[in-house]
Amino acid sequence: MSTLSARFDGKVGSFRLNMEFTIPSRGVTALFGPSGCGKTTLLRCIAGLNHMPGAELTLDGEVWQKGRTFVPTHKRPIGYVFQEPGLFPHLSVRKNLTYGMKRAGIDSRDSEHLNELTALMGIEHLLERGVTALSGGEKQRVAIARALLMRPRLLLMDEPLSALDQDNKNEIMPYLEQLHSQLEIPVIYVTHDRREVERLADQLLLLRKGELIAQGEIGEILTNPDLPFGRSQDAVTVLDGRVRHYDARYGLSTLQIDGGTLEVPDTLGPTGVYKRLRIASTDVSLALNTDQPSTILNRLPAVIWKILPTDGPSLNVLLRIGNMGEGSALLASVTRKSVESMELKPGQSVFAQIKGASLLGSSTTNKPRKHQMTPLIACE
Ligand SMILES: Nc1ncnc2c1ncn2[C@@H]1O[C@H](COP(=O)(O)OP(=O)(O)OP(=O)(O)O)[C@@H](O)[C@H]1O
Repeated sequence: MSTLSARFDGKVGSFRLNMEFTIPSRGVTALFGPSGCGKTTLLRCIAGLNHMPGAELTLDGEVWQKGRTFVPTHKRPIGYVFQEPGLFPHLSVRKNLTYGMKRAGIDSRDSEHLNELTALMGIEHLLERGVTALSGGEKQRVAIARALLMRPRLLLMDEPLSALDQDNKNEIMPYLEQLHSQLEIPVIYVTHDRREVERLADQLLLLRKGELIAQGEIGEILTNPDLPFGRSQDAVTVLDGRVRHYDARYGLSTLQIDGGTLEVPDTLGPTGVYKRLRIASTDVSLALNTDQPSTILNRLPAVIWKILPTDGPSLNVLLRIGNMGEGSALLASVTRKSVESMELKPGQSVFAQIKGASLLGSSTTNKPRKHQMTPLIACE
């Protein structure tokens, strides 16, 4: 299992990068931040395409850069997927795939490996086609398979969806969603699209002006009261839930989340797997009791942790699910008038009424790591 540790403190041209981080041995780590914050520069430094003197980089203890050591790009076991797929237009899909294998000294007759990856990316039926006849999404799936055929120990993806239209993005997304559960290597995924982060990332590195301003599990970062996500009018909570039960009569799956259970409309799927849920803060309302019947299925006990101003007219109430607030964080968008009339305050027990919890995509996610609990202490 390979863990990437990096320390970059220096300049690439006139642009300064200053950050230190470690990313876990598997799962998708998104590099997220506004245009020009240094995402691509960082990725290129990790790949060895940019050489920043003084930087340190190791993969699973193997030094790629430190002091005088600088392992050149072609000797780093990485797969790199760019915005443009960069396939050879005169070759078939199969030849595009095996060409790279041969160059890397990998036996291109290793059909088992080829079959595995073409199945993972859903391109088996395209192997004999010329690449010019493929859709943008299909081309990018070929490019990902080509990168993985090299048996990389680290996969770098630089905005792989940015050149695609919405239809092609929708088509490729389920294949990308498999990456965190199927690959046993770390994936670093550059994007400035929050929806991609919500669907694909396990961890997030948040960049601004060449610096790392936050790092953590996706669920934690999106609800962190000190970061812009949690204070946004269109804030979102992402939860990974374990499927416990499927009720065929109503077409509802019961998912176990940290601190409670949720029922969501879903198709029949295996129990025990983890699925990712997206809950918009505007789909969560608060009640002081559950005396009245409601059409809202999901009414969970929760404790108010903080009440946050937003960039809009409403407030975001940051909750912890569970009678004692022992579960996951959840954001609810509430008007100032309701906060005043219900006298909502930190530490108070409430019920979170979740109107819409949508499953993100079709695939399963990794078992989430238990979030570090922040105690319910003196809140503002
Ligand atoms: N070789 C270089 N020499 C000088 N400046 C550079 C070099 N490469 C990148 N830059 C500058 O560094 C900054 C960071 O660029 P970078 O492409 O890494 O940002 P980004 O976050 O990936 O942006 P985007 O989301 O728009 O792709 C920019 O101001 C860019 O102009």
